[in-house]
This record gives sequence, structure tokens and C-alpha cells, in this order.
Amino acid sequence: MKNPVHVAVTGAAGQIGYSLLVRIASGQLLGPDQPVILRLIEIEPAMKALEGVVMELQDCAFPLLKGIVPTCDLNEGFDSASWALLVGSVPRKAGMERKDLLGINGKIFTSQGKAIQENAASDIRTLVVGNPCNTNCLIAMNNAPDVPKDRWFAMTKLDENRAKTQLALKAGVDVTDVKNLAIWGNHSSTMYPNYFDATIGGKAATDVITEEAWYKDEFIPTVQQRGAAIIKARGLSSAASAANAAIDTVANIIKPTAADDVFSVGICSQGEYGIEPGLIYSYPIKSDGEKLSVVEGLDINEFSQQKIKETEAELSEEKTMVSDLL
Ligand SMILES: NC(=O)C1=CN([C@@H]2O[C@H](COP(=O)(O)OP(=O)(O)OC[C@H]3O[C@@H](n4cnc5c(N)ncnc54)[C@H](O)[C@@H]3O)[C@@H](O)[C@H]2O)C=CC1
Ligand SMILES: O=C([O-])CC(=O)C(=O)O
Repeated sequence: MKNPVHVAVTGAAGQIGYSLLVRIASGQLLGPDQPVILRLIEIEPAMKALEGVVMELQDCAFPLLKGIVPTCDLNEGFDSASWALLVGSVPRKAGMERKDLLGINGKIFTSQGKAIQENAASDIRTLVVGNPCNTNCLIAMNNAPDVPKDRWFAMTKLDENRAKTQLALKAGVDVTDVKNLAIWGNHSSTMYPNYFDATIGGKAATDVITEEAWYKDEFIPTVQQRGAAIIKARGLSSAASAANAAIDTVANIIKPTAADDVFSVGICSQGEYGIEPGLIYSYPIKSDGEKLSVVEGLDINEFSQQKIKETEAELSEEKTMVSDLL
């Protein structure tokens, strides 16, 4: 039996938390032979609701769940954590852009970054889900300067999953036939799902779906606006699909990527493709099971170049908005 891994989750009593925790505790995050200890972090007013979540986790009798630590103390919450999933933050309402949340949510990530640096295990890796996730991740990372910069991630996997499904529906194929589709840039309405490198059944997506107008007028806006469409329909932002994408992201990071595929996650840019170093920017990524690398040498056409710069400009603007938190 392996030693349990401590997984810290903030916002544990929220909607995403409700879908996410059972999946972690049942072995879907780190594998069917990896015991876990859940460190559930909430703010004081949500501790009562968290008690209920803890009771439900206990009532699942998950064989891999070796402990639950519910807390509103960040030091206790991140103690010994090897993974931190930063979900806790306020979701947007209809009519808002995600960056409108920076004023409310940004400061949450300063104290969390500090507490991660001070308390987490030496192999800590952090995935930020709470919006605007790229810039919140930037804030946390900058408040934990001793944690290597390649251990910080912002979630764009949900956008990738959305994009893959839209291509599959249009082409009339199974979603597993769609590969190599990466989200570039910010998890926001400027994100760029770069369909030029995507494949469908092993062929270039643009040879299978040949209508250029469909990509520009339907595909890109649908992916960019999917979060808003869900808020409009449900009155609440996506939760089950967001939790699913968090599970997928960690799996993508810790398992080697298939030769014919890539995945999307926001990482600390080192200037790849001319992007400002230090921004948390989503790229096409491959994992060897240990380390991630940006897929280099892709041919970026004029249209893509404009899109990847547009989303970079928004991230630079968000960085300026939070300069006092960095
Ligand atoms: N990156 C992505 O693809 C996605 C990101 N999101 C974002 O995830 C975040 C959470 O969404 P939901 O679970 O639906 O929201 P929710 O409102 O249902 O739950 C958020 C939870 O976070 C807690 N919280 C607030 N401040 C906290 C703090 N300082 N420390 C710890 N916990 C704190 C709240 O008490 C609440 O229980 C939102 O910012 C949302 O916009 C949502 C979907 C997808
Ligand atoms: O749209 C939102 O505010 C929630 C979110 O990030 C998403 O569903 O992609």
C-alpha cells in the first residue's frame, strides 16, 4: 500500500467541490492504488456546510480515503499537501466577464500562495480553478517565490473539452477521434482554440470540416462563450464539467501524453511563441509523466498569430490590474 498523498481543495463546500471531492476520494485524481488524505479549506461562514460534505464523504466509505481535514486555517489546510486545487472564490454572474472578479477574488490568492509556500510538501503542485484562473494563479505563484514556477497551473482543460466536443458534433464523429486541440492564452472570452493543429480521425480538422466560416463564426465564439451560456441556462456557472476538467488536468500532468495528442493548461510562460515571460498562458502541452513541455515549432498562421497576441494582451492587462498583489 502506497503512503497517502495529501490533496488540499479550497472552496470545498461549493458547487465544484461537491462534484470534485467524491472523484478525488474514489481514486479518479491520482489513480486506483493511491490513498489520499483530503484537506478541505473553506471560509468560516461555510464551515457548517462543509461539515455536511464531510459527512457525505464518510458515508461513501471510500477505501482510498485515509483522512479528512476540514479547516478554515490556511496553514493547516495546506500542511503536507502535494496537490493544491484552488477552487474557492466567487463565481461570476450573467453579464460579467471573468476578469470582473479580480477585485473580489485576487486577494484570496496572495495568502493562499504564502500558505502553500510555508506549509505544503516539497513536491507541491497547484492547479488554480477559481476565476479569473490565469491571473489568480499568477498572484499565488508570485506570493510563493520559493516554489518552482513549473509547479503552477491554471485550468483551461474545460475549454479544450468543450472545443473537442464541438468539433466531434460538427464532424459526426466520436469525441475520442478529435485530438491535438489546444486552447491558447487566457481562460476568458479571448481564449483561442487553435483548430489549425487539431486532428479528426488522424486527418487535419480543416480537411474534415472545410467550412472556414463555421470555425470563425460558430466554433470559436461557442467555445469562448460556453461558460456564459451555461450561466444563462442554469443560473449558476458550470460545476460538474469543471470538476471533471480538474480531474482530467491532473491526469494529463502526471501521465505521459500520447504521441498524437496534446493537452491544454495555463503555465508560467518562458516566452514561447513570443508571449511575455511570466504570464500564466495556456499552450499546447505534452507531459512525459514528470515534466511538461510546450509543443514548439508549430506553424502559426496570420489569423492564429493575431488571436494568440489578443489573449496575451488581455493577460498583460489583468497583470497590471493586480500589480499590487504580485
Ligand atoms: N477555470 C475554469 O474552467 C472554471 C472556473 N470556475 C470558477 O471556480 C470558482 C468556484 O466556482 P463554484 O464552486 O461554482 O462556486 P461556489 O460559490 O459554489 O463555491 C465557491 C466556494 O468557495 C468558498 N470560498 C470563497 N472564498 C474562499 C476562500 N478565501 N478560501 C476558501 N474557500 C473560499 C465559498 O465559501 C464557496 O463554498 C469560481 O471562481 C468559478 O468562476 C468555474 C468553472 C470553470
Ligand atoms: O464561465 C464561468 O464563469 C465559469 C467558467 O469559468 C466556465 O464555465 O468556463
